[in-house]
Amino acid sequence: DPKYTEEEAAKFYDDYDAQAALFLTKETLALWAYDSNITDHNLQKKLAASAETAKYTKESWSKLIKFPWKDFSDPELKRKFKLSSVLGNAALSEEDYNKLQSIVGEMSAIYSKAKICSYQDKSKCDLSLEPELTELLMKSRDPEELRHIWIEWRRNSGEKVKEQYKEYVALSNKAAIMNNFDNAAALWLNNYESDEFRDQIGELWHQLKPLYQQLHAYVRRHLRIKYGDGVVKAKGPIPAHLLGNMWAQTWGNIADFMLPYPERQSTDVTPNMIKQGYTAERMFKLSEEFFTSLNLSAMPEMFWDKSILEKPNDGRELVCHASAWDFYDRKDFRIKQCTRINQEDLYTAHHEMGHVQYFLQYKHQPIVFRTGANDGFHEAIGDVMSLSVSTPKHLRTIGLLEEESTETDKKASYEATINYLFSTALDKIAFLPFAYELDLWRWDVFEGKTTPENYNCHFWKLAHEFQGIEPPVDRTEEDFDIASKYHIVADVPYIRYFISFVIQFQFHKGLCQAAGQLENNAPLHECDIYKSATAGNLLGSMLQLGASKPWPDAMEVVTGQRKMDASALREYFAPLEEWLRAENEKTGEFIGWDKTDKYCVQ
Ligand SMILES: C=C(C[SeH])C(=O)N1CCC[C@H]1C(=O)O
Ligand SMILES: [Zn+2]
Repeated sequence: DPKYTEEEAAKFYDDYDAQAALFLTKETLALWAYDSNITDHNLQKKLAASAETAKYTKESWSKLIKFPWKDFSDPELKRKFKLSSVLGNAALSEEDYNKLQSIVGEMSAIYSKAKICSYQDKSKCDLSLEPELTELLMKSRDPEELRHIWIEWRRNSGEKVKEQYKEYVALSNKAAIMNNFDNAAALWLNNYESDEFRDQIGELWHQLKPLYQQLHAYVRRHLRIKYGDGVVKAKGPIPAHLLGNMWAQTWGNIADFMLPYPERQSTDVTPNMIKQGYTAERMFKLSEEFFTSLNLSAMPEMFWDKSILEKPNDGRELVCHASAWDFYDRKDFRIKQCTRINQEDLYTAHHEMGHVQYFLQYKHQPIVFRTGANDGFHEAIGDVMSLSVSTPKHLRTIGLLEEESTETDKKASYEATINYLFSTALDKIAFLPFAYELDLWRWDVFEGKTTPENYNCHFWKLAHEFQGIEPPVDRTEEDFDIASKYHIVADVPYIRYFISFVIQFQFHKGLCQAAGQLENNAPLHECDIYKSATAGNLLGSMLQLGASKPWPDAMEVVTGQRKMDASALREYFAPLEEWLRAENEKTGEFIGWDKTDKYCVQ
């Protein structure tokens, strides 16, 4: 081949990047059209657009890899070629690629369209996951109703996609091998650019498990008090349907009957949101104002015109799972969320706005760098904002929580703090084993350690080992419970959320320091970076990098650290951890869980 100069390589790459953007815009618009209106017609158009992009990407890739990019001296040009040298699923033949895309599209459609019959009224069979089943799991305290919903949702979602899932695994592995990886697990983990990454995740879980076990023991005690020994065993795993969430992944919705200090004011802002006539748009405007208070970007006008912030009531079927969208034209950015007026959705709105803020901050980058420093970064940004917004002090500032005279009374203030940390731990700590086990299962499946004959029982083995939960009824291999979760059917990796829930506390601590919120030993859990342009500018300088630098360089900008580290999370929850240990000691609670008496029949 002719000896290419780096200048020629740079020119070639810029032309490729500009052309790739046009294909990506077209594909993303077709994907949006399908996800916001699930019809066969829109599926065919999505598949056609994806095929075109894949074809162009593959053609360009075969030219890109001919450049001697490993010898380039310009680090940024070298990184552009390095990241672009991994083709991903587009490496498949057109036929296989189209097959994989249509399997994922159909599994997502089955999931998004699934409906079940009401527990009370067997003739009412139009209950969707959002909002009906989500709200029932949030509010119902009837274990039989919860059990019905738990079983019926799985029968109408996961169980229906088991055949397609096997083919999804085979095609995903075929693509990975064509990218010179051993299997899809290795391709997915390539995003983190570190061979020891899985070990680092395991070490983080090892550090955090004791705190999880303390929380688990306390929650199990109060579930046993509420539902009786017949439903919740003193030393057993917790029945999964009682935890306020369809997948038992966050437990914040059952805080109300187990607060450490019940006589203290609840920090659930849902009643005040409803009383003050909050709308979905106002929730997103509130989040936007938090970002602009940090001297970060407001949403472009087009965002408000084109986003879908409430479930349409025109009878169409759509993917309600919340998502943020970058259309790669540096102008069009959207959120699609079937928002309900409650606290959980207020923080989800902040989560999604964090994605859009990242899009806005790195929009000047070439396509290949318009993504998170690693996938965990993208999931963390919005949650970092919520760590400030959810403080009782901030909620009072924005009028979502009544003033309280705890400032003067030290005891009352301590009790209010423990309640706040407890509610936050029900979302942040309870989530960790769930987020870990989802990709532990998929890595085992991609690596062939778990075969279709024990897909379901392997999942329940992991859920028992890591979450200390059990199904409300015996399971079999006819069931396919893990696929009752969006990310499994939608081909979205999940370890990114485990990473996010650890690093978001590192980012929070770095920004709090920058905002001067940690002077005189002020506790991390009271920090609110609101209106700190210093903190915002620091965060912005990390976000603007996108993926143009390896993620340790990006992390170092905000935290001064180059590794994931659970210390900030432990520091944040330290007062609660101490309280839980003392409380479980006092009540003689058994820490951990013994085997389940629910069978998973192979
Ligand atoms: C809100 C989103 C869209 Se990226 C989401 O999927 N999340 C946010 C936190 C965990 C995970 C989930 O819902 O399972
Ligand atoms: Zn997200």
